[in-house]
Amino acid sequence: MFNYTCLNPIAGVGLDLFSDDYKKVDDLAGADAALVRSAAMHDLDLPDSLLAVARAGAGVNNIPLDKCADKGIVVFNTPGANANGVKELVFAGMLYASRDIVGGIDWCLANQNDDNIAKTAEKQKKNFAGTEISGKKLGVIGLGAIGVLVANAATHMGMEVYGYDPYISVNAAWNLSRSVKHISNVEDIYKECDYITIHVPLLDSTRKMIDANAIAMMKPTAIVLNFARDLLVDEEAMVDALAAGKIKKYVSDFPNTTTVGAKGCIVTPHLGASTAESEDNCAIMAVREIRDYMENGNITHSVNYPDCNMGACTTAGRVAILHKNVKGMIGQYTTVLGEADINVSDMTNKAKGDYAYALIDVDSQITDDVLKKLQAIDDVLRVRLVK
Ligand SMILES: NC(=O)C1=CN([C@@H]2O[C@H](COP(=O)(O)OP(=O)(O)OC[C@H]3O[C@@H](n4cnc5c(N)ncnc54)[C@H](O)[C@@H]3O)[C@@H](O)[C@H]2O)C=CC1
Ligand SMILES: O=C(O)C(=O)COP(=O)(O)O
Repeated sequence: MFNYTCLNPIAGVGLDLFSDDYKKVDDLAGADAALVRSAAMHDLDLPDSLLAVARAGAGVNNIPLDKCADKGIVVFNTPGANANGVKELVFAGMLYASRDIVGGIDWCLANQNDDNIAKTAEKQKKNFAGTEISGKKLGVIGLGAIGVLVANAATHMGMEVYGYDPYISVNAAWNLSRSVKHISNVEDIYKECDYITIHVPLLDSTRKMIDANAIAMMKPTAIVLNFARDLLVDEEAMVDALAAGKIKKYVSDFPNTTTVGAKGCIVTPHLGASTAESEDNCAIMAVREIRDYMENGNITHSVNYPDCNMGACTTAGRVAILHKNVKGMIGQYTTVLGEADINVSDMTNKAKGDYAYALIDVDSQITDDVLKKLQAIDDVLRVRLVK
């Protein structure tokens, strides 16, 4: 029996995939698994019971990844599951920034009691006119799940698309339209594009990536879209540039006191992934990842441990060991098992950065004593008897 908790509301179609062996609990304390969206986990006490956290979404900057790894907690996310939801809102953002759609709607509401509104509107509409996106240059920074969808769709909207991602995955590169122009110096995007959209994760290396220097290179007509994270942009510099007319608009999905209400800012309340489809996709993927990890020890789409899959265990037992990525670990495990007269029938060990994971299938029952000996080995973070 496993206990799971939801730190944010998670779509029922996903939670329904938990079998009767899973019980939903209210508190993190005592939970084996946690599902989360954007709730901040950095200051939470992580109980010893917690084996896995699944972020039903992409960004994991709300989760203390290293702290989790050190405690033997595997953190998952759901790559691509909400990408289309974000892509569609990016286009809405481009259109809102190009034509005064909001101003026009507000005008209609303000004039709803005017019996002559149809006629007045024809006179007033010039105040809300704008420009088209077709034929304009779009720079996409970050060509992952979302960036590729945005870039490809923009080519179909008649845009000239520039793409920048020095770490692009092979899969993303395969999916990218060949009409997208490969940019190797991001400054070319800042200098030349009419629309600039950023789709990178928030990391130490990307924090304030769009800084005052980058903004200073942009055209006075440039429109910047940020559906990734507010901290990727030096928003003080952005607001100053907008006020001085040095760029045209900043569209952000992350409200804060710097941008909301500032001249030239169009801000939405983190709506990118808030569609029924994205919420369902994320919840389904997150629950599947948790179940496979709990029941089989398999790891898929982890952000702090390596992916590792040995299918379902068909032997007498399976032990899972989360450990530091240092030499000599496997030899110590097989020595402990050998001394206990336990034969290893299959095993795998995978590493990712400072952390590693071993799955070991054995031909006879593993006793508590053997588990204790494995746990006592230096640099072992967690030992779990999966079967
Ligand atoms: N507004 C919203 O509701 C949502 C926001 N997001 C945000 O969007 C981000 C991206 O999401 P996905 O595309 O799904 O992630 P992803 O992991 O598929 O793609 C991220 C891409 O950024 C690239 N990248 C990393 N550092 C870079 C750098 N310095 N310069 C250029 N490219 C760089 C990576 O190589 C990767 O291709 C998430 O990390 C999250 O912060 C994601 C989903 C919903
Ligand atoms: O997946 C992401 O990174 C998001 O920003 C979406 O966040 P949410 O699940 O809507 O709280």
